[in-house]
Amino acid sequence: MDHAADAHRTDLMTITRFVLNEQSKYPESRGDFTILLNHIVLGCKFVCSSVNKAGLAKLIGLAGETNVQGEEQKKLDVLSNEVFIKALVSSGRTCILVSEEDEEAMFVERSKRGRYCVVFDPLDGSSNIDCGVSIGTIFGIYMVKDNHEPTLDDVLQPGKNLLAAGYCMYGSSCTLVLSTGGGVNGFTLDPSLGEFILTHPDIKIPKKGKIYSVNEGNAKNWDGPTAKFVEKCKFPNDGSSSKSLRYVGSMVADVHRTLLYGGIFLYPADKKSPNGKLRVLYEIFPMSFLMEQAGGQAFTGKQRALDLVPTKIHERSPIFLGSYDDVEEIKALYAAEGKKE
Ligand SMILES: O=P(O)(O)OC[C@H]1O[C@](O)(COP(=O)(O)O)[C@@H](O)[C@@H]1O
Ligand SMILES: [Mg+2]
Ligand SMILES: [Mg+2]
Repeated sequence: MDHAADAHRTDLMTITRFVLNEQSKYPESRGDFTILLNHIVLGCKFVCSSVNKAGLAKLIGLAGETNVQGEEQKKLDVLSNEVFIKALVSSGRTCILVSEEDEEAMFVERSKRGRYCVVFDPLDGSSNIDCGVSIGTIFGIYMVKDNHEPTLDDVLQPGKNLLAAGYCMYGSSCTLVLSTGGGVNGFTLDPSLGEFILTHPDIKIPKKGKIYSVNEGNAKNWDGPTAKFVEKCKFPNDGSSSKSLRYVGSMVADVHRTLLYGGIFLYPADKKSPNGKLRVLYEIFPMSFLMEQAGGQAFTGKQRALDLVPTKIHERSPIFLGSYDDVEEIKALYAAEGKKE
């Protein structure tokens, strides 16, 4: 019997112990990051439980309407935003919060303030809520380095400065994928224990994949390199097999599949939306950070996604992310287009 393998199989690693282990690598750390992460995990558990009950909640009152007890039912994206704001502020470790749901950044009041800035999309894939398809939460964490009064510049930082990033997918299981800069790890919620357990240690994305993921309904408005790339996915001219198309329409689900199975996810620019659709701070940066940490790449059509410096909190950008070789291909097509101009 292989005792080492057996020990590994039976070693139940909870997300709390995992983060504590990570933190112990930094002797100067005071446990602040672990506390912040615990509050994010709490927010994910809360939203997961609300998502699971969403269909049933409709029996007693539609979202946004009044239920039989005369209570207002909150829409899931509004509720998720409130849950995360509460969880993050009550951690006592945050100073600036940027949420997809709020027009302005929120500066935490001085008495509850810490050193971390959290950017987040509390409920991603909201068009999929009503049909029970996987949705999620995306987050990224920056740190205010000096003890200065926090300003918007503390969050308008390139993605490469992120300290940590992750997402939680509310799907057939509840899965939290996290990187603190030393690789990517996935944890699955055991609902009976209420604990996230390490189930996907050290995730590495395959170097090349067999799947492409894009909203092809926008094809008539794509630019040359995107159109050529997708055409090549379907009709390869180098002897390779054609790729399969998979598109959920929830970034979290599409990126999760890409991370585990390989391939490419793209939300490109088009004539109608020259900056694409997805938001830099709380959609593109966290997912690009995870992709690079897993050995993949993330590209905007012009540059490495994590080098972008956002000038406003809800800025958008085109994005191509996934397996290293697949992203190399789209980079080559944009480079060739650049030479023609
Ligand atoms: O419906 P489209 O245009 O394909 O857009 C899908 C994209 O929009 C999003 O739903 C936007 O996220 P929100 O639901 O947080 O607004 C992404 O999750 C997804 O990748
Ligand atoms: Mg989103
Ligand atoms: Mg959202």
